[in-house]
Amino acid sequence: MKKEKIVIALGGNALEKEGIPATAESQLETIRETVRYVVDIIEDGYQVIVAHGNGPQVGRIVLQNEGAAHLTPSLPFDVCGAMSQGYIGYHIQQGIKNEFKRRGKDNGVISVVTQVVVDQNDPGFKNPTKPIGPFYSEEEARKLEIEKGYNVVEDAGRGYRRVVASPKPLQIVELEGIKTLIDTGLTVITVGGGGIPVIKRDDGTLEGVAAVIDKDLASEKLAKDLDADVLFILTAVEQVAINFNKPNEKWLSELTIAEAEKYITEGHFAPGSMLPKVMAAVDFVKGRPGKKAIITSLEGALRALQGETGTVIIDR
Ligand SMILES: Nc1ncnc2c1ncn2[C@@H]1O[C@H](COP(=O)(O)OP(=O)(O)O)[C@@H](O)[C@H]1O
Ligand SMILES: NC(=O)OP(=O)(O)O
Repeated sequence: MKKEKIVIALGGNALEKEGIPATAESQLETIRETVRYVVDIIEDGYQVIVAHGNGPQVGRIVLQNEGAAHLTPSLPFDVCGAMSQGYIGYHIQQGIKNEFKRRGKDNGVISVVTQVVVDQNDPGFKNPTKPIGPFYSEEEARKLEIEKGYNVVEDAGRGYRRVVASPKPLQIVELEGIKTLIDTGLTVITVGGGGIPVIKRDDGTLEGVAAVIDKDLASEKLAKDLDADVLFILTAVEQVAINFNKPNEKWLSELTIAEAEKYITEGHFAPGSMLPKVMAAVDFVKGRPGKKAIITSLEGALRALQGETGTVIIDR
């Protein structure tokens, strides 16, 4: 039987744990745990393609650059995005390789530096929404607004964060190469951090831009382009809820397109967290019977594939 093809979008908690200093070592430690779930899925017979976020990481790389500007020229934002994609991809590919080794296997895994085309007139450039880097107090945030011209917003009661433009992903530049690598049997890590955002000039050449693409939306684009069977969005919660964090909170095992669209209009999904996930899931399955999007936790991943947990979004 043909293996089901799954695009896994790894959320922030798969890369970093809250409350622990955000070092490279702690990221690698967290990823060591994360990849066990990913390898379980591969060993269960699925063909897996891995995508991941980069908000905290790219924000920190930008800060490191700014802090060293008196010693060496700062790198532009798109390069910082590429660096975040590179080092997170490196950690995930090393983690997967080591996990296979631990299980006595030698499966191949590869990260692809991936550019994603966006529209230079995307409204996202005028309305920054993607939180990056660390959390700040209100006082620190106001200072950064004045001194560095950052856009800062309050993030779900957890503090203030810098926000940057988050245009929609339109085209995955390295798609054909990614398909070739998948066909060889490698586990491919791609569109990390939503992909490095680039615009296409009139002559067809590409140019990096200062933005961070939402990784759930980029993963959805990838899943569609690869004709994947499942878009698998792994985050910190086992299911999607309506009335989230309210006394009448209700966890959902299944969401139809009509229900999802109704709940989106009613404001059940927080922008910048659950909303892009549900939107990506809806876009992936809409008008495509047989395709499935699943939103669940890392721990619930394998059980969700067996229909035992998670929120499944289908078009019926
Ligand atoms: N309606 C909802 N149902 C479930 N979780 C929600 C909902 N609205 C907001 N959330 C929050 O969204 C979080 C996932 O978003 P986020 O942390 O941005 O994801 P990521 O895993 O991509 O980093 C969940 O852990 C939960 O705290
Ligand atoms: N690029 C992106 O969506 O990153 P986060 O998931 O870390 O926000």
